[in-house]
Amino acid sequence: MSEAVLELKNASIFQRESLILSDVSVSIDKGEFVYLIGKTGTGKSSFMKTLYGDLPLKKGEGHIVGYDLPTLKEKDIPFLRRKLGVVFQDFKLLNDRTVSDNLHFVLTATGWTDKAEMKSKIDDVLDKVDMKTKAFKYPYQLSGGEQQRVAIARALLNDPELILADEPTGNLDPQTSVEVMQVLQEINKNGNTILMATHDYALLLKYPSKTLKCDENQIFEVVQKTV
Ligand SMILES: Nc1ncnc2c1ncn2[C@@H]1O[C@H](COP(=O)(O)OP(=O)(O)OP(=O)(O)O)[C@@H](O)[C@H]1O
Repeated sequence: MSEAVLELKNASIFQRESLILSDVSVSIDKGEFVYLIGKTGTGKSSFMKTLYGDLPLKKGEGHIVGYDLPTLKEKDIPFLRRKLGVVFQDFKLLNDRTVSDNLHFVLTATGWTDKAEMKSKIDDVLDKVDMKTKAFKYPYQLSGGEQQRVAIARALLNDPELILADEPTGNLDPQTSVEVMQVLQEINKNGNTILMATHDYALLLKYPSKTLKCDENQIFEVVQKTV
């Protein structure tokens, strides 16, 4: 039995009326780490946005973590997003609250009520990204790499079936990118499935894995060269 957490068949990705990608047929199985590469403007973000319900899937088939994308309703989107962990290039942390309160905010917004369980979950995800000692800090008191690790912790809060990371190292220097990548690799080893859009070929070479490429309005799997 297939354990696909994501499967698209002959899907088209649109930005309003513009066709960005066509005939997209890809699948990602539970436990995989998959890169999405491609030059700027080839549609990586549009693809990601379609997966988390920010753009509608108007043509073709698509299933993600148990949701059918073509028939996805506005009211389903918050529930879909609970089963996905989304990580952005610009972290998107709330600057007026501490790391701990950023995470608490998401738990409250997604229906958690038990204070002890919330505290234990926050400790657990911060531990996974090695940020437990900085829970009391505000985002502006942290480096970019630390902020991204908090954003990854936030993505883990609801035990997502798939993590979508859109250029998570795009704002980080090479050394910090490697550190954030190590966190993502560790999370993947512990069972999380990850799709990561990136421009960073150095990371691909250092951590080879299944790679999808956007080019000329298509997405296809590429075989990585070993040299
Ligand atoms: N909100 C929008 N409305 C209309 N067209 C858009 C919109 N956002 C992006 N596009 C177009 O869609 C195409 C794909 O853009 P997209 O952002 O998905 O590419 P990308 O591969 O993620 O690029 P980058 O690596 O620069 O982030 C581009 O031609 C872009 O101009």
